[in-house]
Amino acid sequence: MSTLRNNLVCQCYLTNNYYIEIKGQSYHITYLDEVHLREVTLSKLSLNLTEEEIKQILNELDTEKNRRLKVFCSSQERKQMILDKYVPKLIHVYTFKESYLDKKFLKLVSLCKDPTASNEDVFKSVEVIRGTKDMYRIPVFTQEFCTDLLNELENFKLSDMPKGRPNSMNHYGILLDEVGFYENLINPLRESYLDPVSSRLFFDYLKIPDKNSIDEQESKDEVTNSVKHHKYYSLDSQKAFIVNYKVGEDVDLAPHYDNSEITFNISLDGNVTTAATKNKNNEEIDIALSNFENGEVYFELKVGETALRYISLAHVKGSAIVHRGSLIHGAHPITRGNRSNMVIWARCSKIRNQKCPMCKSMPRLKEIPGIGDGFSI
Ligand SMILES: O=C(O)CCC(=O)C(=O)O
Ligand SMILES: [Fe+2]
Repeated sequence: MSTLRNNLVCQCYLTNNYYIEIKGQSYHITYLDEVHLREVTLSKLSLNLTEEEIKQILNELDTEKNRRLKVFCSSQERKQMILDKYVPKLIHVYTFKESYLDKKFLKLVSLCKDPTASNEDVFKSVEVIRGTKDMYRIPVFTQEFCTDLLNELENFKLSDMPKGRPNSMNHYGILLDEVGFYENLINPLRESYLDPVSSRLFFDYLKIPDKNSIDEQESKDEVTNSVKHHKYYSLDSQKAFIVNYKVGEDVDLAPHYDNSEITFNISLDGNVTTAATKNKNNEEIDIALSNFENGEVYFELKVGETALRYISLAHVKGSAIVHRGSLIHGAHPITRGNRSNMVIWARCSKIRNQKCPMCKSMPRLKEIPGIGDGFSI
């Protein structure tokens, strides 16, 4: 039986998916070396760049390459330092409790774990995003938990602790592993709640095919204990982080796909709260209270073979937009305020062992001194 190894990445990590902006346009490119950049990548883009502009691009790519080379060691060092020195303000948010979860979510989880419930029963009880077959909006956290978590994250941000970046497009997020959220919060949430729900909502994608040659014992091991009515590949690890957008800092996110099989993008401060107030005639009116304006997440969906369609979704506090990581998506700019989301890139080692989600090929595995990308051998 293969086991999850915490320290494996695909070698494409060092060469693929470099995010750069050239003349106001964003690109994800492969960076091997200067010659390849000049002769292959830039010549394909036909951008008519000056020598100075090319030097500037090379400089940015080398900085990012160096960050990637060092990132695993530095992440472990930061985690240790935070563990030793950081004083949390709200310690309870680090330990999972069911009371953090929205009652509707708890009901959904029970339904998903119920062997007598059909997949149709499950689909009837969730919001499927209009015009899609497998994108959902699901309430996950209570409003109180979101507020407490944001409060604690703000305390961390204001501290003098070292901070890593979730990825090269994002400068102000927080890596939840480094701050100590995995062991008692994110892991139990994924294992006992997100995994059984995904096994139903992404049934076709995660199910173990009948003709699969895996022997009986191995397939038993891959099924979580919680759902016994059908066999599926479980989500056995994650990369979880906070994204933050603010006018004057990062305001949007360029189109990309995730290094995940299934992504849970949970809003911690979306546009839902209303408050009663009085207008100038002393009449009670409801106003929407929101931390930010605009900033929807958008998705590029294929229609037929070639046509594309875009959908934009507003974030709702406590609710997750749940989607396949391979979908191209991004975030529209916010025009006022501040928005924070918890993003969980849930990973399924059995699926990614066959095809790395970043280079879309058989992974070329490499050991690293730190937390890897959810492969197993
Ligand atoms: O901000 C959002 O809603 C999207 C975040 C996202 O796609 C990501 O971090 O991978
Ligand atoms: Fe994403």
